[in-house]
Amino acid sequence: QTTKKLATTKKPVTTKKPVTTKKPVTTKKPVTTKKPTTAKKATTKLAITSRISSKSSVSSRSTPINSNNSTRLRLQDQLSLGLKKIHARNRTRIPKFKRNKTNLMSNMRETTNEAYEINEVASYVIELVLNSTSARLIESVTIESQYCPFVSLTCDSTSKYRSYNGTCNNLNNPLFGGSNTPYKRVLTPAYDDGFNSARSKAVSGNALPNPRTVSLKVSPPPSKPLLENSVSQIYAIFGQLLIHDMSGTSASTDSSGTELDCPCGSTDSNCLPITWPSNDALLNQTCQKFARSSASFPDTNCSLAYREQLNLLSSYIDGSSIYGIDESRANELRAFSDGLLKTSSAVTDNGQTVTDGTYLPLSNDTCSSSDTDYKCFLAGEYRTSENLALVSMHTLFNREHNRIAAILKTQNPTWTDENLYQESRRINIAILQHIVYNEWLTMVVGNSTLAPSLNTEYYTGYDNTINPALSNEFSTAAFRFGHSLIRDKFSRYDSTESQLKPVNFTETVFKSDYAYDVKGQGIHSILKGIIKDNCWKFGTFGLELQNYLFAKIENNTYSATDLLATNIQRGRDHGLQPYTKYVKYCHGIDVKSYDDLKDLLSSTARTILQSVYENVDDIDLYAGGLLEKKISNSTLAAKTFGCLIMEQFADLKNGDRFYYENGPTVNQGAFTLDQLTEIKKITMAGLVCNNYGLTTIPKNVFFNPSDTNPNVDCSTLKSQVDLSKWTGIF
Ligand code: HEM
Ligand SMILES: [Ca+2]
Repeated sequence: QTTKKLATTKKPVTTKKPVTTKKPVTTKKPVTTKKPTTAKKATTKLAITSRISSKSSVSSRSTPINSNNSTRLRLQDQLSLGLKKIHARNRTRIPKFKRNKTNLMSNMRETTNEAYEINEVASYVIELVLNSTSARLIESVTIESQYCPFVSLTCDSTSKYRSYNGTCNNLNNPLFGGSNTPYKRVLTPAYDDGFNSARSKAVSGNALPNPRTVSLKVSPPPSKPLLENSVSQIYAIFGQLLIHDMSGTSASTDSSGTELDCPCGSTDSNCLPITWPSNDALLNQTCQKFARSSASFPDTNCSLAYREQLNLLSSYIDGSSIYGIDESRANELRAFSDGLLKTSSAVTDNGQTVTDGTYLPLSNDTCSSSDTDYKCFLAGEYRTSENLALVSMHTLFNREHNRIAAILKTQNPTWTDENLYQESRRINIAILQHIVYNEWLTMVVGNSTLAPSLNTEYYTGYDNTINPALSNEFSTAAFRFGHSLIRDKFSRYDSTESQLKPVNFTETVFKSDYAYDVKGQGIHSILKGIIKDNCWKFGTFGLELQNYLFAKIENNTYSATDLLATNIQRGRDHGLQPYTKYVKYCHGIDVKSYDDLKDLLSSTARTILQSVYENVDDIDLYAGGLLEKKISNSTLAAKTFGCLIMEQFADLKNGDRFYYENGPTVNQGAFTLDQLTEIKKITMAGLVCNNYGLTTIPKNVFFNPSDTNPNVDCSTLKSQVDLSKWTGIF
């Protein structure tokens, strides 16, 4: 029954809500991301209704209404004065961390100047609300909109190309899906105080179980590798590239823009370090540092229903991971000649050439564990060098861009660098979207409702009322399903297909050394490995991500990250509702007891959860979702994650004016039907063959070869997209 109820077309409650204060759209004006210099007139009411109606600690603050007008005015003055000060400081502050964007941080969380400012303003208002003696009075004051730190934009509705940061995609709501905007919610948050503080309490009022304890119960260390039957590791790594195109949550930082350190015992309200169980045999540390994500308003009008988190990236699948999330990074990656992207030449420290193909350009950061000086790779996104398999995916799209640009150049000798770059970018993004919707996504839940039509026709589903922002639940829980698919070791193969020594996953984390191992041509050997290797089994974590991630020795003390525990703690930090609420939302099941979950969770899974959570309504979304039965043997996620994921991808398709299948009535830069027909011929296997020197490849590269998925000759896939359809258009 539950299968039928998996409503992939159901929209999250927040999806269709248009923003209340529309920003004017003036056509034909150039896109500007500058803040308006004049103060906006409108003011925004503090909307704290959900906090007031929340059952929790609000009552302690909601003292009888003091309708004394002068008290209200004092509060309004206090608010305005505080915001004015922050505003003035930010206008004059030389941003400390307009850090040289080539300086990649060797960790996974970042912030930007914009996000920093939003956090400052939101945190100030949150403090004021928390310290207020009367919730009702707070309700009656307003944030003057010149102090609301979200940009206001005018858009060029005729622009043929996407902006880099995703703004102006939606012409009615130019900030929809743009970088530095808040996540949306499927369900209102379950913060302890209904407003700001992390979810930390069980139904009984006791503390929720320790995230590390939950982690080890949900996924006990396996004695041997647990692998998927037929899905290859490249499937998961492509998923990592994809999420790095859509989601990057801003972290709480110090004033230099560095993520808060948050050691054990930290009393900073933005720290939630995880105290480590004392008898942990695998990872012997006292705690895992943990900084809360930075604070935002839940919408770009600065209404303050609750603390929301902020997405630093454009949520659209728009190649932001390839091209950069803003114009300055985009320009840094361009060669400014013949439409090409910069590359590096894959030469070792001692001058040996690793491979004929090009590598990504290099950043200034060192990505090496030894005495070599290998640098991190540079692409559109700050986590590019997170692991070398991910680097191989970035390299794929960097090479594809340059391959397309070179062909377009020979066909169109008069095109400028800009023409060549933008057209190649547009085609490359379309290829990315086609692979996502045609091949990759259908495998998550085994359902092709969002797959593109392969006929010669345009898509007609664009709906400008959809907010394509990512849901917090998607980013913080459901799409992290991919973490469980990562292996402990990457196999590697040389050009004669002989196996080289496999590498432990964490040996490739922010380390480039193996990219310069001449044997097997560096990154090529890893790419071949992730095609041949199977994914780790959905629902279980490998030792590496659960115990050794980002391991380091600091002050003579070893510490590392358990990514499963992190995901649990992040869900609490963001105030995600417990698992059962999403079971109700997705499948309509009213969960009163563990038995009510039997369609979704095996009896073993229920026993595990029961052994760690006091009450069925305590279960964290990530823990419950990860333990669910898979939908089928050949799919990769289970029903509740699947429901949240499919809803998100529906919004990203239907709410993207530049979605590659859209026709000229939706955006003036649409592909012609001839061009679209060509793009729809691409497969991930063809893309890999075009850009890496392979001889054969499984027809569907995301699955292992089999009778129904034979190995095919790469030469037969190489000209899938006939670029001669792109001639003479300028
Ligand atoms: C290949 C190894 C991977 C590593 C080492 C890794 C590591 C991480 C880390 C450290 C975070 C931040 C966690 C936090 O502090 O909240 C994160 C976030 C995330 N990861 Fe991964 N990840 C990997 C692969 C994947 C894959 C394959 C997927 C999905 C298919 C995925 C999906 C996500 C999502 C959705 C987030 C949240 C993004 C954000 O909020 O910025 N990751 N990952
Ligand atoms: Ca994006």
